[in-house]
Amino acid sequence: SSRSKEQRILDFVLKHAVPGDPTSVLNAIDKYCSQQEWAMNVGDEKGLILDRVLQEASPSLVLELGTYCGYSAVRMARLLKQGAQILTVEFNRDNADIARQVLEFAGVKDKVQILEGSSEEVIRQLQKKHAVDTVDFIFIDHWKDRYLPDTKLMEELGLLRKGTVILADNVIFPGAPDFLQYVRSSPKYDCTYYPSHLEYLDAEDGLEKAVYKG
Ligand SMILES: CCCNc1ncnc2c1ncn2[C@@H]1O[C@H](/C=C/CNC(=O)c2cc(-c3ccc(F)cc3)cc(O)c2O)[C@@H](O)[C@H]1O
Ligand SMILES: [Mg+2]
Repeated sequence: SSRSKEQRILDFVLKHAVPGDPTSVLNAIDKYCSQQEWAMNVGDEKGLILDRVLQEASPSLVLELGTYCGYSAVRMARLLKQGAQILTVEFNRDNADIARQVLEFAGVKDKVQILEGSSEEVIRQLQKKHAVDTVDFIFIDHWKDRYLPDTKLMEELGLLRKGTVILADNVIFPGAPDFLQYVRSSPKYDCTYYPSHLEYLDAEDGLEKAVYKG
């Protein structure tokens, strides 16, 4: 059977990156996706913004919605402080399998747990099944029409605490207009927009940071 684009990305990482070196894995994926086949990784330009916002938050527990091939999970895991953890949610089995191999090759698998399932299901299970109290940092990068319902669900379940940082990819392209309108108009969030460009292209895109005020 023919290999998928995601399997070709993994093949390129296994061939061109250095085992145990997360930066070399990021560079390999960025090289492949900018020169051979475009893919929806957050990429190096928006990735630098993610790096800075994550380091400033210095989280103990990170939740990611939409693992895809694991690029942003590797990106965040390489910057975590000792003992911190990432829970990343992915409902496509094939993508989860690719991400597992990417994370293992990068040497960060002990910092990252891939939770297979839909974000709504997994979010509802975090407190009871995964012993989560509140989350410190959330990177949202899954289907764009799910940003708002999942954010509201996390509010309702008490998963956000004063100072929890939500960072959302693609708020311009493809866009998450209802999410943007909600967090920017809600008294519960302090919002900052970080202008950038769509991964590997010149189109405008950006990240929105929404800090929960408790
Ligand atoms: C029930 C659905 C919502 N819940 C979910 N729960 C768990 N995993 C979910 C998920 N939704 C999506 N996923 C997974 O996240 C990934 C999907 C991400 C969606 N991202 C995009 O559509 C996207 C799309 C673009 C894009 C930009 C320009 C363009 F021309 C075409 C596409 C750029 C990006 O940076 C993107 O992030 C997949 O691995 C999918 O299986
Ligand atoms: Mg994205």
